[in-house]
Amino acid sequence: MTKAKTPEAEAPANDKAPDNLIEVRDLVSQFGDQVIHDGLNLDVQRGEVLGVVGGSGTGKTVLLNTIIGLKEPDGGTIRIFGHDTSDLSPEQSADIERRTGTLFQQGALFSSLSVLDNVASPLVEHTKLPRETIRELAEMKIAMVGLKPESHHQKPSELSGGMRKRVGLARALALDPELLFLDEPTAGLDPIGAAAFDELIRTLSDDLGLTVFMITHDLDSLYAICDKVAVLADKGIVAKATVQELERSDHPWIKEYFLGPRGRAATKAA
Ligand SMILES: Nc1ncnc2c1ncn2[C@@H]1O[C@H](COP(=O)(O)OP(=O)(O)OP(=O)(O)O)[C@@H](O)[C@H]1O
Repeated sequence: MTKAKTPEAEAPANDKAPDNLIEVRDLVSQFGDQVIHDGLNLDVQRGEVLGVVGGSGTGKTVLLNTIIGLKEPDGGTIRIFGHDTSDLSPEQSADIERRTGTLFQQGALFSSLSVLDNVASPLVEHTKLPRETIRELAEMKIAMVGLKPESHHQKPSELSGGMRKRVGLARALALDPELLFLDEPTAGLDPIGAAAFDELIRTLSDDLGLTVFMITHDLDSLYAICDKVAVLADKGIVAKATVQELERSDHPWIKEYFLGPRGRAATKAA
């Protein structure tokens, strides 16, 4: 008798990998009595750069943290690379960690480590590569995000905000992820630095075929680099569409966001 296939055995091979790298279904998130998400649904397709917007406190970071496993869902399911995150084997968890990179809002760099050692840290943790190879790979990632070799031995405290973001990005890219999570990557950067960072993310996503989940308040970033924008409001995703489609939405928050003074300025600049 043929042995029944486990769901894992049926997992598609790479060339037939699922189109949705992330599938969130009926997600409920809460802290005590405070309900943040109530029946939230979202798909993130392979290769898309998705902007995630919403008013302050609507739960964008909580959503990111729940998708990457830092917070357990209080209801619903999350699938990432086709794996249900509530039922992961240690191997699947390690696989997901290797295939994703995250740039946290505050950069989350190790303050006592040099730039080179910060970028090398995921390679040290997740691979058995020789030290010299790890150093070379880290140097490549640092160059990829536009930092000069002089930065290698600097500590995060010696860098500008924009440079720290680039180091965080280089570290998020260290393991050649397919899926990149960015939490407000341009927050705190001046407009020129923010535009340069946007361009870097778009170039990397085009060149490396990355799928990007990016939380942002920055309208310019939405116009400059996002294929689609997901809007978080009323405890769920109320729309996922292109910025041009969202400009025509009747939802009050979306209208205010895209057609208010800041929205109009970003439209003109795009
Ligand atoms: N660890 C926690 N314990 C209790 N409440 C929390 C915790 N983390 C987040 N919250 C609450 O969840 C809500 C959503 O927070 P979250 O940080 O996801 O919002 P956000 O949409 O990312 O906001 P912002 O745009 O201001 O960064 C907030 O009311 C916040 O106070």
